[in-house]
Amino acid sequence: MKVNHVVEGPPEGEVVVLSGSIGSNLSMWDPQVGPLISAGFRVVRYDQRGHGRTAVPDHPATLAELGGDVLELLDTLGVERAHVVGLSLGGMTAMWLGRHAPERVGGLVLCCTSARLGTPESWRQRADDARARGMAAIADTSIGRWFTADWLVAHPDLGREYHHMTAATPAEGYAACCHAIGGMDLVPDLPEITAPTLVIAGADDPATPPEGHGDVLAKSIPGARLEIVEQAAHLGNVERPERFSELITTHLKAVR
Ligand SMILES: O=C(O)CCC(=O)CC(=O)O
Repeated sequence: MKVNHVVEGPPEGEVVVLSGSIGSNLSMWDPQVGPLISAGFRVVRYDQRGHGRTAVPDHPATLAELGGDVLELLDTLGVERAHVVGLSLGGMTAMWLGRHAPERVGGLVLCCTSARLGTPESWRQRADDARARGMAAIADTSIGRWFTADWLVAHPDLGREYHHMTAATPAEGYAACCHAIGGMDLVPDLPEITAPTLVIAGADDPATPPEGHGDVLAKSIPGARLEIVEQAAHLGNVERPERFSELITTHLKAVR
């Protein structure tokens, strides 16, 4: 799979891969690129398969395939080892990499994510909705999980931009990644992850709340630490950009 990506930052910097959520594209990481480059990192961000400018697969995706896309991208770029920062589906991809390709992973930052989310049936239903009702309807619902109501009132233009991001995602690409989440159970893998890991959860995240999601990761991954960010829903890196960037860069500077 040819993965659409952008590389920015000093060529000699340690590489940080940014992996995004379902219904997003690589621009969801705009707030973190400047701070990471200022901290000396080389930033690689990419579109998940079926999202943004990465092609829609002809079959339902698995987490192993999403992780494999990152490994292939690192091979293409000639990068042996990278830090991986992922949010939601991106965090799941990051955990898969930490478990199955530990030699390729430096530090991990797992944002607003989970080791087991919903049921296969609930994700099948979401995929069916995407196909039947269209992506604008999916965006109408997900925007209320991505951001708090107060933030949406204060940032109407950004709210529209992120709504458009999901609405513009191909329904089949979205459905393919619903299958990856529905088929995922990373719980048994967590104790096997050896990368130094920071878990960040949004206090107001209705999709992957700290309780039962971020706290499980932090308890089960050896040595992991949990930070809960106030006034942040699911796309906490956009709603609280300075705090997320500070936590991410501080962790990655400490482990490099
Ligand atoms: O964002 C993800 O990758 C999964 C969680 C989710 O579906 C949140 C949403 O878009 O409503």
